Amino acid sequence: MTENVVPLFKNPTTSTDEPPAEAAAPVAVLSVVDEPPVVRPVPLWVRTGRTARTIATHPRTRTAAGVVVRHGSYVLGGTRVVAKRAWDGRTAARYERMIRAAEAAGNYEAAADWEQRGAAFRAARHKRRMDLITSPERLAKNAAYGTGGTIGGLLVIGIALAIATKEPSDVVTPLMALVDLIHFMVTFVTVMWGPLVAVGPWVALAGVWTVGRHRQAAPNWALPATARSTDGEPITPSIVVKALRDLGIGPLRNAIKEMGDAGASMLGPITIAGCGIEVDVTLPSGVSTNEVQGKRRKLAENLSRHEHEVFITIPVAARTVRLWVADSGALDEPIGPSPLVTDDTMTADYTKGKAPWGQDLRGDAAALSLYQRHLLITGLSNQGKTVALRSLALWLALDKSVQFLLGDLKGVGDWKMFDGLAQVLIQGPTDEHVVQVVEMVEGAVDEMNRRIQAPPGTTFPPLIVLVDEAQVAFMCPAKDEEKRPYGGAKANSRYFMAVRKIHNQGRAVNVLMWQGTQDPTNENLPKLVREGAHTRASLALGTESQARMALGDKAVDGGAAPNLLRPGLDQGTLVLASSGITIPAGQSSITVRTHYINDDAAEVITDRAKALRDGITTLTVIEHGEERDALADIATVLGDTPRVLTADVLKRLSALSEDAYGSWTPGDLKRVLEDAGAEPYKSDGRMVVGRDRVQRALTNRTEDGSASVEG
Ligand SMILES: Nc1ncnc2c1ncn2[C@@H]1O[C@H](COP(=O)(O)OP(=O)(O)OP(=O)(O)O)[C@@H](O)[C@H]1O
Repeated sequence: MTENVVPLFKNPTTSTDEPPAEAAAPVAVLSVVDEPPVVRPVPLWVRTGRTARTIATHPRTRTAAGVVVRHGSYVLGGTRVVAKRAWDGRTAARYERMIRAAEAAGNYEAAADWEQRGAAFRAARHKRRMDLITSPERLAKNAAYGTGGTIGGLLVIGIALAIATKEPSDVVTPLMALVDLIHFMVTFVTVMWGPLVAVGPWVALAGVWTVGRHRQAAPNWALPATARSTDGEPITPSIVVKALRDLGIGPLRNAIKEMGDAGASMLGPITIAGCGIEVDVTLPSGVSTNEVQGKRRKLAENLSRHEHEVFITIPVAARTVRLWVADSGALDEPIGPSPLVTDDTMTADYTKGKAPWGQDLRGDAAALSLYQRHLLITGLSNQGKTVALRSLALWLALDKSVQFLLGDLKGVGDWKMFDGLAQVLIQGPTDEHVVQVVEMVEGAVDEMNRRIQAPPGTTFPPLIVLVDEAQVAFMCPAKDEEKRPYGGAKANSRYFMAVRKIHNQGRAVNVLMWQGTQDPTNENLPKLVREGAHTRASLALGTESQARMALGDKAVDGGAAPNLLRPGLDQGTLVLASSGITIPAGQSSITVRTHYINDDAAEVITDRAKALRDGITTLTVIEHGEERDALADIATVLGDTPRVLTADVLKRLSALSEDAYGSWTPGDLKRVLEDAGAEPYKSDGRMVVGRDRVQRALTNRTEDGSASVEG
C-alpha cells in the first residue's frame, strides 16, 4: 500500500506509521527560560477605587440605592405635600396662587374673583383671631358652669337613687362612678402613653410616606419600572400642564411657572372623546395657537404618545387650542365594518342622505353628504384611496337615480363590480385608455351643456363622472389629430379643460366630477383642478406641501396634517375638508377612519344596486360618431341670422361637434341641405344658407329623420 502513497512534501521526514529514528534516542534539550515578567503591585488606592466602583455600580447596589432614595423621597415629598396642605388651609396662600395663575393666563376677571374670595377669607380669619382674645375668660366660665352643672346633675340623680333604694350613701354613687371613670381614663392613658409615644411618629411617617407614594414624589430613576413607564398613562391635568410647560415655548413656560400649582386653571374639563380624551387649553397671553400647533411632536412625546396620536385644532374660543389625545395604541385598532356591509336593506338618497364613511377620532359616525359637490381624494400609493372613493360610490349607487361614468386608469379590477351598473366603465392604464376616459369626460361636458340649456326648473339625475388614478390622465403625453394634448394642464389640454368645465358649471345640474389621484404634484394635479373640488380628502401624504395641494392652505393652516399620518399603518385614515360633513366648530378639517369594504363585499353591494335598476349595458369603450341630426344642428348654428355663408356654417358645425362635422366639405353640407329641400343659394355672389329654408325643411321633414348623419 505504501508504494501507492504520493508524498505531498519534498522530503518527508516523518511518517505516521514509523516514528523517526532520532525521536527514539533520548536527547538532552537545553532551553533558555525567560525571566518571569515583573508584576508591579497595584497600589492600594487603585484597588480600593476599583472595588468601590464595582460595588457602587453593581446592580444590587443600584437597586438598593433606588429603594432607599425612593422611599426617602416618598417621606420627604409626602411631608412637603401635607405641610403645604396645612399651610394652604391656614393661610391665604391658595388665593394668592390662584390670583397669580389667573393673571399669568391673562384672565383678569378670574383674578378679581379670587381676590374677593381671599379678602373674605382674611376677614373671617381676623374675626376668629379677635374671638380668641376673649375666649380664655369665656372658656373658664364655660368650664366652671359645665363642671358645676355636671356635679349638680349627678347629685340630683344620686338623690333620686337614694330615695329609690332608701340608702343615703347612694347620693354620691353617680358622682363616684364619674370619679372612677376619670380614674380609669387616667390609668389607661398612663399605660398607653408609652406605646403611643413610641408608635405615633411611625404612624405619622407612614402617613406622609403614603401621600408621597401616591404622588410618586421621587426622582424618575428611583421609581419602580412600572411607575416609570408612562406609556398608556391616562392623561391628567397635571400631565397636560407639564407637557405644555416643557414644549420649549418661553412665554408659555414662564406663565405656567408663574401659575405654580394652579397651572391646571388653563385647562377646560378633560372629557372622554372616542378612543381618547379632549381638552381645551386657554393659552396665556403672548402665546399663539399656531406656536403650539407647530410643536405637535414634542407635545405628543411629552404626553407619552406618538405624534399621530395627538391632534391639535383651533376651536372658536380665542387663544384656545383643542387637544385630542388618543388612548395609547387605540388608533391602531381597526374600526368596525361599514353599515353598507352589515345592513343589506340600506338605500341611499343623493339629495338628502349622507354616505356612512367611517368614524371620526371621537368615535362618532362620520357621514358625508355628496349632494352637488365635486370630490378629490389624494394620498400616497396603497393607503386606501380607491377603497375610500369606492365606498362613497357604493353608497350612492344605492340611489337608483344616480348614473356613473367611470374611468379607472389603474385597471386592475378595483371597479369591475360596476360593470352593469355604470353607464361607462373604462379600465386600464395605457394612453388609449386615457383617450377613452377623456372622451368620456368630454361626453359628460356635452351632457352638462345640454342640461344647462334645458328649460328652467328641469330636474336632472345625478351624473357622477369618476376618474380613479387621474394623475395618469394629466401625465398622458398622447395628442389627437389636431395636436391637442390629452394630458397636461395647458389651455388646450383636453382632460384638464373638460374637468375644468365640469368643475365650473356641473354642480347646479348634478354633473359631478370625482377624482382619485396619487402622490400629488403641480404637474399631475394642477392647481385649478385641486381647487375646483368642494370636498377634498387626503390619506397619508409625504410632505406638508403635498398636504396643502390636497386639502388647501386653509385646512392645513387650521391643523390638517395628512402628511403626519403613517404610510402603511394608517391605511384608510383620511383628513377631510368639506362642507358635506359636520366638522367641530372652529376646525377646518376632520380626521376620518374609513370603514374597509373589500372587493367581495363591494360586489354584494353593487349587486343590490343593480337590482334596484333596470338592466344597464355598460359601455367599455366610447363609441365615436354619435347619431346627430344634421339639419337640426344647421338650424342651431344659424341661430337668428337670416343668411350665413356656407363656409361659416361649416366652421360653426365643426365647433359644435368635431367628431361629426370636423371632416365635412362644402359638398357634404350642400348634399344634406339639398336632400332636405333647403339648398344653399347665392346672395351677393356668395353661397349662403338661408334660415327660413332650413326652418321650413325642419317643419316639413318626414318622421324618418332623413337628415340624420353619422360622422
Ligand atoms: N379603510 C381601510 N382600513 C384598513 N385598511 C385599508 C382600508 N382601505 C384600504 N386598506 C388597505 O389598503 C390597501 C390598499 O388600498 P387601495 O387599493 O384603496 O389603495 P390605493 O391608495 O388606492 O392604492 P393605489 O394608489 O396604489 O391604487 C388595501 O388592500 C387594504 O389592505
